[in-house]
Parts: sequence; C-alpha cells; structure tokens
Amino acid sequence: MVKIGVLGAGTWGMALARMLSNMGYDVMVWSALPKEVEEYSRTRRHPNLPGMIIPDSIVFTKDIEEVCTGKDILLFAVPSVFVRSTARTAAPYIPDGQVIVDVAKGIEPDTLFTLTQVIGDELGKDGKHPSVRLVALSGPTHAEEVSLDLPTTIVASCTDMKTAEYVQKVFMNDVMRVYTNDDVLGIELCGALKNIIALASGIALGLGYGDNTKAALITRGMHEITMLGLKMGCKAETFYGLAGIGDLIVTATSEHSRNNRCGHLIGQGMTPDQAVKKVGMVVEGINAIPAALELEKKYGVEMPLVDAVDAVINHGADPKETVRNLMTRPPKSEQDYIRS
Ligand SMILES: NC(=O)C1=CN([C@@H]2O[C@H](COP(=O)(O)OP(=O)(O)OC[C@H]3O[C@@H](n4cnc5c(N)ncnc54)[C@H](O)[C@@H]3O)[C@@H](O)[C@H]2O)C=CC1
Ligand SMILES: O=C(CO)COP(=O)(O)O
Repeated sequence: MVKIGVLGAGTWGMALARMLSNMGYDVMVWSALPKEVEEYSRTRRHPNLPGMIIPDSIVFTKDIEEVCTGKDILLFAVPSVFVRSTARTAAPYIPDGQVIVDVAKGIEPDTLFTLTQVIGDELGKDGKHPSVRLVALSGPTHAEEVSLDLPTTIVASCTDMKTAEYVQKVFMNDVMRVYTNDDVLGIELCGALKNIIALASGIALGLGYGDNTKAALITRGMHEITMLGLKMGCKAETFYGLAGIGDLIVTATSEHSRNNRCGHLIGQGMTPDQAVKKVGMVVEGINAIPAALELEKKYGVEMPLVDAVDAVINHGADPKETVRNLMTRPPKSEQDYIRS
C-alpha cells in the first residue's frame, strides 16, 4: 500500500489527505500545532471544510520524525512562509531519494526561490540528500471542492518525468485528473503570481466593477505572468495550461478563493490587515508581492497589475484611484510581447 505523509493540516492538506485516504492509501498527517492534532483526530472535522468528514483511517501526529519515516511520498502542504522551517525541521528524518510533493504556492522573498527550490535548498545543506525528488503539484484546485469529490484537474511537475508520472499515477482517480509537465519553474511561478491577480479581481468586485473588468484583469494578469516567465526561461505552454490560466481563472472568480475574498473585502473598504484576519486562512497573494516586485525589476518586465496591487496593499493607495491610473496609462499594443 502507498504510504503518504502530509505535512500541514490546513484546508488543502486535509482535503488531499481525505482524497488519498479514500483511494486506499495509508495516510498520516502532521501539524505543527498540537491543538489541531488533538482536535481533528477527536472530532474528525475541519473548521474550514464543514462538509468534510475526516476518514477514521487518517492518523494524526505532532511528531515530524514519525510523519517522515517510511513514506513513499511526503506532501508539503504548509503555507509558503512555513515551508523552509518545516523542511529544516524535517530534513534529518527524510531519507535520500524521497519523493517530495509541494502543494503550497509562493516565492520566498529574499532568495526568490520557488517552494520546491526552498525545500531542495534546506535538504541540500547536510549533504545527505543528493537524490531527493521534488515535484510541484499545482492547478485549479480549491480544497472546498476537492473535499466534496467535485471533478478537478491538476499538474504534477518534475524535471524527472518518471517521478512526475509516478505522482500522476498515485494521485489520479475518477474525480482528480492529473497531467504531467517538466517545467517546474513555470508551474510554480504561475501558482504564486496568480494569487496577486486574484487579489486585484477581488478588489474590483468590492468596488462594484463587473465582469468586463474581471476578464481584463485575468487576461492582462496572465500576460504579465507569461512575460516574466518567458524571460525566466519557462515554457509558453505552461502559461496557457491548467496551472497557468486554469488556476488564475478559478482563483480570480471563485467564491472559495482566499485571495479573491480578501481583495473583495479590501475593495469594500477594509484595510488589508482587517481583510486577512476576516478570511482566517493564508492569503498567499500578499506574501508573494515582495518577490514579484523583485522579479519584475530583475528581469525588466512591466507588471502594472502587480504594481497596482502592491500600491493598494502595502502603500495605502485608494483602490478606485489606482484603477483610474491603470486605465489612463499611455495607449499600447496588445502584441508587445510578440515583438519583444
Ligand atoms: N486551500 C486551497 O484550496 C489551496 C491551497 N493551496 C496552497 O496550499 C498552501 C496551504 O494553504 P491552506 O491549506 O489553504 O492554508 P491554511 O491557512 O488552511 O493552513 C494553515 C495551516 O498551516 C499550518 N501551520 C500553522 N503554523 C505553522 C507553522 N508554524 N509551521 C508549519 N505549519 C504551520 C497548520 O496546520 C494550519 O492549519 C498555500 O500555499 C496555498 O496557496 C494550493 C491549492 C489549493
Ligand atoms: O490555489 C488555489 C486554488 O487553485 C487556492 O487559491 P486561494 O488561496 O486564493 O484560495
């Protein structure tokens, strides 16, 4: 039987743990928060996934050594800010050659590393993990829907296609269709940056703007992400795939999206701090802004929507005024990236 260790008991970690357990796998979930371990093993309920029952077969632990020992796959499902510390604590217990699947979405601000790079960096420090296999699993996949078995697609991305295919085989079932992809950087870039555009989409909704605005934000947002990705050497097809435009569409339009909801509250007048508190779960778009700004500068790409979200979130800019500024920029061609 496939043995899977899930690190992180947030909504995404738990929705995947349930799915994998229902597929007949042996699933253990670790949380850094002892009260989650106690509560979820007792109630078999997750407060942010009210429609989900946690299968009795899922074992919870607060012992990171236990979750890392003897597993075929380790799934990193902690918010991006905890990926490095979790990898550092887990490193002594992770065997070389381990398949590690990251489902968190973000870019580390100081290093500009994607999250599989962060894990690889931490595991590389002791010289004992030369062959660890790192996979990014990403796509349009709200936990709220996966926890109810609604049909969902996702991409398993690894530079080693055999490992990507292994993860595809393990995760694939009749409600989760898994594709493979070898452009790990492109996949992770899309996952992190779409959250910023989803904030913009939420803000527009909060301002009372309509579907035209939303379509513009999604299209021009994808354009910004694609321009940056191409400059960074990623593959064009990644950006119009499931983890690219697919994930941007779902995050910018879904009522489940934490980023979209946070933006909505800000557009309605809350401060970013108040909005994050009200959402009550991680809002990765806010965490991704510093790295996005650095990448924009480093690769010389124009990212006006990212700049606009930064202005509203971090510099107190008035959302309505910010939209007016975007609309009244000098005219330009839609084909600029084809020419450059
Ligand atoms: N929720 C979703 O639908 C999806 C989320 N993701 C990504 O998965 C990641 C996790 O998201 P969610 O599960 O929604 O977040 P969440 O806000 O539900 O997760 C919070 C969890 O983080 C863990 N945690 C708290 N403090 C910690 C610490 N000091 N060290 C380690 N872990 C700690 C706890 O288990 C806590 O329940 C994010 O990067 C998100 O972008 C990706 C796809 C779908
Ligand atoms: O990445 C996600 C869906 O694919 C989750 O997005 P939110 O964090 O905005 O809910």
